[in-house]
Amino acid sequence: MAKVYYDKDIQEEVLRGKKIAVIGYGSQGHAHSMNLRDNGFDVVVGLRKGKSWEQAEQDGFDVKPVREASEEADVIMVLLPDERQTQVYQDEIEPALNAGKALVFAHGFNVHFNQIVPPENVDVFLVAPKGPGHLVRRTFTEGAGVPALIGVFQDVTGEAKQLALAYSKGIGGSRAGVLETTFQEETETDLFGEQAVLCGGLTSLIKAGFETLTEAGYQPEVAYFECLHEMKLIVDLIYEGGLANMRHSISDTAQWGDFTSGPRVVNEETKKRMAEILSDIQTGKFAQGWVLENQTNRPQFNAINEREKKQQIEVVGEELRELMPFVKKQTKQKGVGVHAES
Ligand SMILES: NC(=O)C1=CN([C@@H]2O[C@H](COP(=O)(O)OP(=O)(O)OC[C@H]3O[C@@H](n4cnc5c(N)ncnc54)[C@H](OP(=O)(O)O)[C@@H]3O)[C@@H](O)[C@H]2O)C=CC1
Ligand SMILES: CC[C@](O)(C(C)=O)C(=O)O
Ligand SMILES: [Mg+2]
Ligand SMILES: [Mg+2]
Repeated sequence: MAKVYYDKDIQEEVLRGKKIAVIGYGSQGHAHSMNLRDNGFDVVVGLRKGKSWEQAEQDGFDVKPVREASEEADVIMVLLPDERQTQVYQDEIEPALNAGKALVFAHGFNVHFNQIVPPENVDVFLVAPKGPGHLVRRTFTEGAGVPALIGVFQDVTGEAKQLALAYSKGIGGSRAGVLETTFQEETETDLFGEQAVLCGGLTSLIKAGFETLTEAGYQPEVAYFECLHEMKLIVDLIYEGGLANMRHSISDTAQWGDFTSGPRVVNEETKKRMAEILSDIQTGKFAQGWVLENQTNRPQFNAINEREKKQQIEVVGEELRELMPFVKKQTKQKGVGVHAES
């Protein structure tokens, strides 16, 4: 089994006394800043003037323009949206990269696909939480954590790996487990996971189930409970004890249907499509398309996003969740309030 690092395996002293600039205060940014501060680390938040700036100040942080924060920091964690990183890096971070500093990412996209080429005299590593930023914060406040991957791209100080481990402990990652990887492995597996399984695969599965039921004349509310709401309850059981734990809790009728019908939906054909998706990621085709989409102001992204918000499953879900006060919307849309504490 691969080496998994936990709190007890990590000496965080290597990061103590160093100033950490967290650049960006969105999903990951607010979580890293707050968790590191709660663990006694010295954090400055780097931003442009705007909503996040106001929020970070309201949360009690020392907030500075990206260039200034980067200049005064020893460790610079880049938590801007991937598609914005290259420009901000070139204009404001790179000029502040004195020899011996550490440049850190939570996802390897820009370094792996050569959008950002760091100078040779700085440490470059990643600390990539395997979960959404809001959960990085929420689980931390509950005494738990989200697992993380670390990877060293460049080690000029001889301390890069120790710094990565210390940072991962600072954000609560090593409460759950930290694995060592490379920028290539993190980038390719993360993109594959979010596209084929966690986000793309899951939303497509939920929508296809909901549409199959409503198109056959069943009530949308019933279809919503069946295909979306119950998904979390089922996944919680899998999360807690694997597939067998979920199968232990469901009826034998459901388990028989699981065994016999599941592979009719997700099968060898699906795996072929998954392999194509993985290949597009590995060859850089996906990355090229995403970079181009952003260079042309996201015509497809915006059109699909608007269409998706109007889907019946979203409309009926909003109504039903209003009637379930225990289903709290803890992670608001990006922008103001994005950092609501749970
Ligand atoms: N979201 C997640 O849970 C995960 C993300 N990651 C990685 O973490 C990194 C950050 O992603 P994520 O947290 O989703 O990002 P967000 O989209 O949530 O970050 C937005 C933040 O960046 C700021 N920002 C945007 N443009 C600029 C700019 N030009 N100058 C200064 N600040 C700017 C925004 O400020 P403003 O309010 O001014 O717009 C806001 O604070 C990415 O590399 C991503 O792949 C890794 C694991 C999971
Ligand atoms: C699953 C999506 C993710 O990779 C994540 C939260 O881990 C992301 O890029 O946001
Ligand atoms: Mg991910
Ligand atoms: Mg990702």
